[in-house]
Amino acid sequence: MKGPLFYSKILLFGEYGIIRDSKGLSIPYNFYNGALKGADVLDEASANSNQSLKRFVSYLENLQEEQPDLVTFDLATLKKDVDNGMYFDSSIPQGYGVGSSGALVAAIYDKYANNKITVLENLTREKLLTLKTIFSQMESFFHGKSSGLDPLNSYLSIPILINSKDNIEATGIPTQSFDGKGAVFLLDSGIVGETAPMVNIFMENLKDKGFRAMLKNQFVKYTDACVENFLGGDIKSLFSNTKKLSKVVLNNFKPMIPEQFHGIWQQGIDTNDYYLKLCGSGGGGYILGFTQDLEKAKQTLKDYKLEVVYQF
Ligand SMILES: Nc1ncnc2c1ncn2[C@@H]1O[C@H](COP(=O)(O)OP(=O)(O)OP(=O)(O)O)[C@@H](O)[C@H]1O
Ligand SMILES: C[C@@](O)(CCO)CC(=O)[O-]
Repeated sequence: MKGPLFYSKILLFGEYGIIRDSKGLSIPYNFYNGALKGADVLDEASANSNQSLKRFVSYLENLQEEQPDLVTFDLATLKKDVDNGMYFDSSIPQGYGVGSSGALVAAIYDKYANNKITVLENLTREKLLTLKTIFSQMESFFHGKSSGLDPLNSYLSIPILINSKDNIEATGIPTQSFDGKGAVFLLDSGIVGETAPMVNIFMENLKDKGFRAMLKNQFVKYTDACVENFLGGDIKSLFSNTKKLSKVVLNNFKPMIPEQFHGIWQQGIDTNDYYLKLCGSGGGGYILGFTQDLEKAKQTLKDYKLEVVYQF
């Protein structure tokens, strides 16, 4: 047996801000994917995945007992499949900010949830919020508090615009221009990050009045502007605001940027060859880059692995 594919995602803008009601924009990233698969004999990676699924099943059992009105699953079949060696066969790197646990949650919901909301029906704002709430509860198993956005993105396979916490919508993004020079790229930090400790640092920082003011007057302001510029196709303003965002992040989110990247982060701002920002919670995994001249950025960053995810 092999189930349908579920894709990774990229939160282009909105990391941390969406916890404080900024806008956010999340797009599917089809380069990586995963699917539930059955096997009689498991190699080490699939055996690990199978063990992880076993623990997840116990969690879902609890969840369903505690919140039967939220979601229920065909637990008998799910348990039988996991006992028979089912695992999540996935190329999505873990702890890289591209939603490996989100894709897994989406795949389990798709296959085992009772009365599920399907992608084929008319997805009203209400249904989207219900799905997000279910996914948030399911994904919390993997990294503490989850907004549910990653699984939602993976499940629907369409860009999602977050206007505020309770106001999300499916959206379209401007079509890519493959002969353009501008690009959004991922830069591999080579370090595995962890979401929960980074979010804890952020929550701790929020106790500081100065940090809250910076967040509101700069970080959220530039994040919101970037989302609007990106969706509106205003590339000139987009780069201007991404530069401001890049600076604010370097000055105020240092723990989320691995130390050895502080130098090239600043270099991008100084040369205007590219601007770096966090990809998800940071602390390792991928770093997101924006450039108006991909060849130039590649040249300056020749010691690093870049993956292009969108072209202007
Ligand atoms: N193929 C898989 N099989 C089983 N469990 C998996 C698989 N892929 C991911 N997971 C689970 O998801 C966890 C990683 O989720 P985590 O939320 O920490 O990172 P992420 O989803 O890759 O990144 P982010 O949430 O920042 O986008 C793993 O520790 C594991 O429990
Ligand atoms: C850091 C964060 O804002 C995004 C992580 O992808 C956490 C969240 O909103 O779930």
